[in-house]
Formats: sequence, C-alpha cells, structure tokens
Amino acid sequence: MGRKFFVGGNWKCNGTTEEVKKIVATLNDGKVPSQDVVEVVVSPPFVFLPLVQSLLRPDFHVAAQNCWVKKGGAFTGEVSAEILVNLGIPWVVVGHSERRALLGESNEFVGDKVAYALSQGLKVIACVGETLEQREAGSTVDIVAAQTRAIAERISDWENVVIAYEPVWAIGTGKVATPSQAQEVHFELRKWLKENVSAEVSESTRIIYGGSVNGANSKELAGQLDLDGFLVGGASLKPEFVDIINSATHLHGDVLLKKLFLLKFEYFYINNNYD
Ligand SMILES: O=C(CO)COP(=O)(O)O
Repeated sequence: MGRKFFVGGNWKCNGTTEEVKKIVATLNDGKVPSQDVVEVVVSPPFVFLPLVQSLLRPDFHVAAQNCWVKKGGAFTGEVSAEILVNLGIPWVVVGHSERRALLGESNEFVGDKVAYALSQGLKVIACVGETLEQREAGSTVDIVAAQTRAIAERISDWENVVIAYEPVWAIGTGKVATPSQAQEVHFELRKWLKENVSAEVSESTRIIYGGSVNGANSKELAGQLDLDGFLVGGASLKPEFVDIINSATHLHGDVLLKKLFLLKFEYFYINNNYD
C-alpha cells in the first residue's frame, strides 16, 4: 500500500482577510496533480478557518494549528477538538516546535493532545524535530524517537496520523536540511516505528519534512525514499506553494527510476550468478 504524498501549508500567525483571500485564490487557480496523487492541507490561523474553508477548492482541506489537550470547557483562549469537529475541520497540527519552545509543550503534553484529537475524530499532523544543539550533540535520533514515543504510548491507531519531521534549526532560517540529512532521519523514524509499533504502521505512516522548503528545493527532497511530503511555512503563503505541491509528481518518477534500477541490478546479479 503506497503512502500518498502530503503537502501541508502552515500559515502560522500571518494574514489579513484580504491576504487570505488572495492566497486562496492563487491556490484555487493552481494546476496541481489530482487528489489521488497528492493530499493538500492548509492551516490558517483559527479565526480564518471558516473563511478559508468556504473559499478553498474542494480537493484541498484545512487544518487548525493547535487544539486543547482535552475536552473543552473553562479554558479561556483555547479551542477544543470538539469545536474543530463541529466546524467540519478535518485536520489539526499538534506539537509544532514553536509551541514546544515558546509555550513549554512537553512530549507528554503533545502525546496527550494527539491522543485526544484522534479520539474526537480529527486527523493529526504531529511535529517532531531536534534543535541545533541537539543535532550537534549527536542526539537527533534520540530526540525524535522520544517525541514519537510519547505519542506511540498514547495511541493505538496510526491511520489518521502524519508525522512531520521539522528540524528546529531549519525552520524559518533558509537553512534547509539536505536531502540526505532529511532522508537519514526519516529512515530512522520509520525504523523506530517498525521496532516499537509495527511493521504495518512503519510502512503506511507518512513522514513529511518541514523547514525552509521552497519551490526550488522541494523536488530533490521529494525524491528521497522515506520522505512522503512537506509541511511548509513561509513558502506556503506564496504562489510557489503550487510548485511545492507539484513536486509530488517528481517523486513518482524518481522512485520509479530507482526501483527500475534495482530490478535491473538484481536481474544482472542473478544472471551472472547462474551463468
Ligand atoms: O515550521 C514550519 C512548518 O510548520 C516550517 O517553516 P518554514 O518553511 O518557514 O521554514
């Protein structure tokens, strides 16, 4: 079973009504592959969700950027999963590094939030990623594994989860991870899922990359075997988001070529051994 390419646009805390309308109009005019090939989700600030939802083309969907960790009630300033479901919002981003760093969201808190959002029927984009210090200390894999473990300990069904690997040092810095840096962590995350959850979840869960993705670097990144899409910040507010969505088709050609090459290699290997 293939993992459908996924492109998310995280608009963060940006936009006016006029700007939002303009971005949506650009997306609506964009020529992109069908939703059988690529799943596109945009995530405006809460207050713009209904507007975006009403204007956005039907093959693209919306995500909230956060939700409350448990059932709603007396939590001033929060938006609960129930409210999002009531509004027909299908997706929510959980555990973004900006919230982890600026609002002190711990691995456990993020894990609880993922579990609660799923229990209410939301689909979740769960973010993980290391800081520069952690990378330089050689603990990247341990950090993303601990962040993933806090989720894995709290959920049993991964069908509605997309993992976004977003190295903190690459977010908003223009310093994109190289394709091999990204592939290495995506591979390790998939391996972790295989060893700690199941082979099936490892095979079927989409792991997308975020951090300074743009129209110029998305094609090469999309060609990495364990990279199933993107979570885009700054460039998702610009027309080049359409180019990023279109890198989904590049992936197919690239992976196909790799597979053909491997088949050819096996063929010659076997023939040489049996000749
Ligand atoms: O944080 C991000 C997406 O969630 C990435 O942001 P940038 O694409 O602006 O680096």
